[in-house]
Amino acid sequence: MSRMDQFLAQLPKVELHLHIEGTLEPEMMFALAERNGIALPYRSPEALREAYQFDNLQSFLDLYYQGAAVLRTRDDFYDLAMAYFKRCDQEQILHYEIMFDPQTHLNRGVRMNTMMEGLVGAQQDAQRHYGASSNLILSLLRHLPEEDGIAALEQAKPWQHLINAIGLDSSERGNPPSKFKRAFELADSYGWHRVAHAGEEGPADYIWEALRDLQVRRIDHGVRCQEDAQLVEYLIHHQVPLTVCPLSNVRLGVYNDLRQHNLKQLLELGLCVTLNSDDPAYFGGYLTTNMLAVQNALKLSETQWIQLTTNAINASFAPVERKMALKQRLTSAVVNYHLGPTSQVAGA
Ligand code: HPA
Ligand SMILES: [Zn+2]
Repeated sequence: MSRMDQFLAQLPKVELHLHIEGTLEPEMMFALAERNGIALPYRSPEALREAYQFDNLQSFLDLYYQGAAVLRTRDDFYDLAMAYFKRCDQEQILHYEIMFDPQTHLNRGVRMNTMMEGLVGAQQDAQRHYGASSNLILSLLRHLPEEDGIAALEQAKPWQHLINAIGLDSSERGNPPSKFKRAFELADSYGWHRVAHAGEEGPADYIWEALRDLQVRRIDHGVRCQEDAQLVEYLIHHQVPLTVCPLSNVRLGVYNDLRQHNLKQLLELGLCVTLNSDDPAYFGGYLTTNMLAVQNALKLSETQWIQLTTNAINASFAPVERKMALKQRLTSAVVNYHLGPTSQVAGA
């Protein structure tokens, strides 16, 4: 490991764009399929992993929704989330905001209570065991009608205090943000924040729409913003956070190669860029792996890495005291790293 890689491994981290269904590793998919008596159309976890060759977003989504069908019980959701939280502890990810897609599960007979009990139970245990903080983002599937999304929101009403934000994901092209104006207004009445995927495969116009019609606080992905100079100006001026997911973009063909990715450019233009893993079980790695791959391809400075993490802390929906504590953890970790192992500053 190079010195820079060691620096990245030990750096305190925050993750803001993570689909919990996208952390379902093939081994766990097989274990849950067996536990629930479900047959999978693959011989082994290895055979499944070999099928993860995607041409675009839709070819990924087809496998991703198929895989999520093994999730049935409270314990399935708990075990899924807990495996990711444990991983976060190993990677110094101290705060995470995880999306889940209730419609994927409701539409095959899994109840909202089942999902929520599993996810919230795991969040509470992660806080207790690891001292980590987390938020839940209920994400609507944009390929389905708005009414279906509104029905899911109505089922989530009893849980509204344990959910932090509404999101929007799935097939972007042909499903513009404006389709979900009423659903986002309902989420607003629950007191939730608003985020949406936009400008991943879809055009820069969808980013404008998400800002204007859905009043989002963050844009998930957003890398296609550079197709509109005025939009870039707006994003810089208002410091709208972008949750960028480099390995996801390469795996889904948004960029052919990580060296062509615009993450560093966007950062240097002054946008509030954050780095995230999206669906790590499908795209070749968790947050640290994304960071190491970006470092290898784009060579960021230590200051730029600290900026990315600071951006993520600022862009998070954590309470202000937690944000201050996270910034302190970041500062002490950087200082300690430079002082070396013999003279540690307290709090790191
Ligand atoms: O990157 C994504 N884009 C859209 N929908 C998704 N659902 C999981 N990951 C994604
Ligand atoms: Zn995503």
